[in-house]
Amino acid sequence: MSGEATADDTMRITVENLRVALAGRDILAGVELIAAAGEITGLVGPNGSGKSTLLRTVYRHLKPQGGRVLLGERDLRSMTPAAAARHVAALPQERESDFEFTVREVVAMGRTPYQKAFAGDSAADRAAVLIALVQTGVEEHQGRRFATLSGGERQRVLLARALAQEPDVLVLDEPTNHLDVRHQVELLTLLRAQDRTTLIALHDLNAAASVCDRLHVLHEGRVRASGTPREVLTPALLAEVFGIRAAVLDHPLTGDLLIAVDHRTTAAAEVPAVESSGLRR
Ligand SMILES: Nc1ncnc2c1ncn2[C@@H]1O[C@H](COP(=O)(O)OP(=O)(O)OP(=O)(O)O)[C@@H](O)[C@H]1O
Repeated sequence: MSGEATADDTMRITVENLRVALAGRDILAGVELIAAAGEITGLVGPNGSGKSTLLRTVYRHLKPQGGRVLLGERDLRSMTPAAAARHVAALPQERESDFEFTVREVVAMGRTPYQKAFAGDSAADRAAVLIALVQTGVEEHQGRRFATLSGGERQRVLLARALAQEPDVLVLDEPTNHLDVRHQVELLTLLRAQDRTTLIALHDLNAAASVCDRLHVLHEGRVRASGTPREVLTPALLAEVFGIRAAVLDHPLTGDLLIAVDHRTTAAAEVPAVESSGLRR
């Protein structure tokens, strides 16, 4: 074997013993996971379990107090920002994009890691931007100001920017937020069709079960379970981690795992409820 890295090496993300503290409190502790090359790896977990914190550490917005994030064999923090951005693109939950820019300009920002200062757009840049605009279905909006778009349209533009970056690894924090059901399905279909390593946080467990090759369940800053959706999303785990009652079925159309949540009773509510506060209807 030569010492040269294979494509798979540069497409795999390994999170090693990660510890992140914010405001003096450990938010993540001892987190270990792998996002394998070309697979879709999902993060699920209740509010505040640390999903965004983990993703922000992977795309280098946060510096860990301990542990490492490796791209292949290389610590991502040892790379320059531009070099890291040529490999890893993010769709963050919070959007800091400048609302004064047009859609096309926002998407074109994805090309910055490839451009020399003052060099302007190359033909490759223009092609990548156009492909991303078309893939995400926002081509028709390209002349509009980002600020004038709906929440769902903005979300798709930010995905287009990440795709225009032509990364090996896509890091997506709740990318289906604000999207209507059809656009959710289209986005997940687009992700499946990409030959990229994808690390994605999702609240919708059925979407996660359908699109993810592997899932990691975060609970209170630790990985509580890892495996295929079928291995991980059991009624017992859903009760323990999410506090919900759910039946786990096979989807009649796709054969995917289908989680039928009891929207009337939480798992905790099965034990005797706290005494009435005396409030009357
Ligand atoms: N800048 C910060 N300073 C202090 N605490 C923070 C900061 N950012 C996040 N936290 C805390 O870290 C914990 C994990 O937050 P995080 O956003 O990673 O969770 P999450 O799993 O993505 O949640 P959600 O599902 O609600 O998006 C929460 O308790 C949150 O309040």
